[in-house]
Amino acid sequence: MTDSEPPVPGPAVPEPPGGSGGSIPVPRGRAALPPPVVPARPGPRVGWAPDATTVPSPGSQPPSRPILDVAGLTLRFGGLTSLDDVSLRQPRGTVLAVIGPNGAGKTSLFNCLTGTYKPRRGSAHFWPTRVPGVGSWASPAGAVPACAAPAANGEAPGGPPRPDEAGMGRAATAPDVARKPVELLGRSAHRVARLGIARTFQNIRLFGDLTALDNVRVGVEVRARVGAGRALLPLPFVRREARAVAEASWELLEFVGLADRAGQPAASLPYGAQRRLEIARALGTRPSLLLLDEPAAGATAAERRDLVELIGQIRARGVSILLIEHDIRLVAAVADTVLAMTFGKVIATGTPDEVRANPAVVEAYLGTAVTAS
Ligand SMILES: Nc1ncnc2c1ncn2[C@@H]1O[C@H](COP(=O)(O)OP(=O)(O)OP(=O)(O)O)[C@@H](O)[C@H]1O
Repeated sequence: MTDSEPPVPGPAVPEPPGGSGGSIPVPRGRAALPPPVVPARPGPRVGWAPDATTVPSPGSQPPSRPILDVAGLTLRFGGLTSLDDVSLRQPRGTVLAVIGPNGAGKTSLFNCLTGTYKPRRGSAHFWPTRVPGVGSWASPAGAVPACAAPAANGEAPGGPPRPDEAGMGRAATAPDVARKPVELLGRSAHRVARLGIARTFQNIRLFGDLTALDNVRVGVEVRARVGAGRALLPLPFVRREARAVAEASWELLEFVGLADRAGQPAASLPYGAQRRLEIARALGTRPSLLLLDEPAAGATAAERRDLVELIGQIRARGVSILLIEHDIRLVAAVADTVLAMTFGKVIATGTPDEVRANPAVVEAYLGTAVTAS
């Protein structure tokens, strides 16, 4: 018997059929599909190209107001305590890495924050950014545009914040961060996504039969204000919305370096490309907080280098990142702060070097993973 509620099925974006926890479903016994029809890229384009020169190094920005404040999070499954009084505070615009051996509780933490698990105790306060529907995800959803330095007090530049979720759909010309936080715990996965939190999964979950472009479109449409019914109406604002969705989807594919694969079924892409596509789909929901669950799992050395660069570019657009990762070198390259867990407890928090040198952390890893230089 468990004293937590059963997991709520479904991530922030719709899951592929049978996609829970597995890799991409490959159609069996089916004749070869005709090549997917990829709509022409609309123009003019919204976007911008990734620019490595805008990528700040971890820790290069002054500490800012928090985006996430978790206190006393406790999750139990019957006699097993998966999370034991876990607390953390993440400044806005930073990368916080969660490390720990298998079974430490890292994914359980993500599942609590995103509405999949219902913890027994604790709180998780999140300061949303008002996001104006579909559009370029780079700004203003990301709180701090790449070219704008945060104010001395850490405030994102922009107008007065609105804590209410209802106000999130209104147009804004500048980042607009809530003064008061909202409680994440107890919200459904869909509501958490609407607040501006997106995630990827340890086991890739893409729509394998859909093209790369359509996978991203699924994420972008989470923000669309035109519902499925009205989408068929030949109204000007419906056409504008459809165009904005297409533009944002192309922009994201380009951002993750997959624009030339837009028309390919997701299942046909190499593993590293699938991971990037999953990140693009998550970014399509225009999150201000992105949760990445072991994004480097199974990646080659070259893909890991690309991932370090991509995470830096996402961070440079003002998106805060909560990262679960076993590759301590990757963590050291991207994270401002590291939180180490074992057996559901936080055992250390600090810079990558501080945590790597912490005796409790070294013991938890039996002196192997974290001492690798
Ligand atoms: N739905 C569930 N039902 C029962 N036990 C669960 C459930 N989810 C997680 N657990 C247990 O909670 C503990 C923490 O699991 P979790 O997946 O959060 O660890 P983790 O640190 O993410 O591990 P890994 O690095 O292997 O993914 C484990 O003992 C796991 O078996």
